[in-house]
Amino acid sequence: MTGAPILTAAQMRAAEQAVFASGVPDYALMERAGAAAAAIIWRAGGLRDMLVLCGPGNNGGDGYVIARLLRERGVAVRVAALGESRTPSSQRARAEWGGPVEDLATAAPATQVVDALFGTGLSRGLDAAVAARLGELTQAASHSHAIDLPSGVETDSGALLSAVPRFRLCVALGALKPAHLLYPAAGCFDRLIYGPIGIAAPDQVHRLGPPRLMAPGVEAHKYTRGLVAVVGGAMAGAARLAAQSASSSGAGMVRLFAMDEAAAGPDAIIHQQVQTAADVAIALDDERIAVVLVGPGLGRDAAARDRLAATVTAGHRLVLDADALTLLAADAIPQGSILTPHEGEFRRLFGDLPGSKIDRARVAAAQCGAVVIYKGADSVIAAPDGRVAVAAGASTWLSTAGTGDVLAGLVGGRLAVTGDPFRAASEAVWLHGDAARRAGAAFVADDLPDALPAAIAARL
Ligand SMILES: NC(=O)C1=CN([C@@H]2O[C@H](COP(=O)(O)OP(=O)(O)OC[C@H]3O[C@@H](n4cnc5c(N)ncnc54)[C@H](O)[C@@H]3O)[C@@H](O)[C@H]2O)[C@@H](O)CC1
Ligand SMILES: [K+]
Repeated sequence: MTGAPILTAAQMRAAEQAVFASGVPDYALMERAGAAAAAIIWRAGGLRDMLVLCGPGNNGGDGYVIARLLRERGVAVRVAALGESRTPSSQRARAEWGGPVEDLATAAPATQVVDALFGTGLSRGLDAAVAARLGELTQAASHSHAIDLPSGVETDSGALLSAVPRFRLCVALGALKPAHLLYPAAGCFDRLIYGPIGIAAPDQVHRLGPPRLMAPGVEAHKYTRGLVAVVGGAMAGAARLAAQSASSSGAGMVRLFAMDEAAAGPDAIIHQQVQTAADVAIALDDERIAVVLVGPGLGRDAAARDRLAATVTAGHRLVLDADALTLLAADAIPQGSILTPHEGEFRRLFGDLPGSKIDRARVAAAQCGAVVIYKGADSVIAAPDGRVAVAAGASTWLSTAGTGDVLAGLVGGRLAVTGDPFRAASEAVWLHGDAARRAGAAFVADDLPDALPAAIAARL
């Protein structure tokens, strides 16, 4: 489940310092980085003629190493620089290149362009003329490669500090950075390839990787596999969708406590009509219940508030979604819950927290003692103990009504199966993304539960 580690610019510098402290000379690390990137670019672009754009820092240094190594492979390489090289390693890399260095302002385009202007050291947006040149030369190339990061993106937040063109490929050196996964920066390249350079990286924050799931054991029965209760409300469809998703998530049983009469749907879901808060309390007075999901279709009126209060009071493990996130205050969230807020719900619950989406999710999780799935094209899953998983590249077709209800049901189901909120949240986000990929294009939320068994089977 743990994917590649994600390091901030400061953590990256610390990891590099640790390598230097172990006896590796500065320039040797730059050679490693340049060699890793050159090998990746070679596979992508082969012998096509190339222009390498080199900035003043170590990102530019990587560029000179790449230029030299690909020239050795027979590529017709030209180099254009933005000023002098300012670090000892990049000065040495430029000297080892030894070939002509053109001016970035006047260099002619090539079939391949390598952006080695700025990486993790970017401190402000590119000057307008430089950003425009980068844009022109990138658009003119059929093969465009960004070294470490596209120049102009802020490493830790994924914000664009100046106009950034779209690259075919981004080579992440040593570790992923937040900007590789967080939007808008994550939208500045088609493909991301990780180039290891032999640094030791902490993996408290990592890219969401494929989970390892388990088939039920021989002694399993419906209650040991987890009973999920879904408390519905005024909008019947949302809770039904969540219940349907929970029932295809691997859980043993799903009970839907809804205000409407039983509607057509999978007969495996036990449907019980529940009207008042007192009815909810009675329905949830069942110690076989592993997890209660509340929020999808709950409503926001006084009756909904009462149903929610009765649900919280019942004392089961909670998954809180949608209207529950609008009705509850952050300090009323029971510890050990899982929350699934989108941007608006997150801001309402936690206010305008500073930092990146990763930082905000982490602070929120620590504040309320719950696992937070901060949804979006770049969903961030944060645990109260500081662990974070960032899910990259979800299908954009997920931006349709009801997919949040499906995710909530899936989170409830996985929590009932595993009993571990961070693990359950991570598994659910992965399976949701994979179900969407399997559903293809222009699907509706109702299609996703049908795709879940195959997504689960692929991870056993
Ligand atoms: N330390 C090393 O030897 C290694 C460094 N690596 C590379 O080095 C990069 C980081 O290098 P640096 O820390 O030198 O940083 P950068 O090369 O990203 O840029 C820093 C330089 O650019 C200047 N600068 C920042 N923003 C600017 C702007 N908008 N306009 C004009 N100048 C600006 C800074 O004052 C500084 O001189 C990584 O992204 C990676 O590509 C990695 O290859 C690993 C090895
Ligand atoms: K770059």
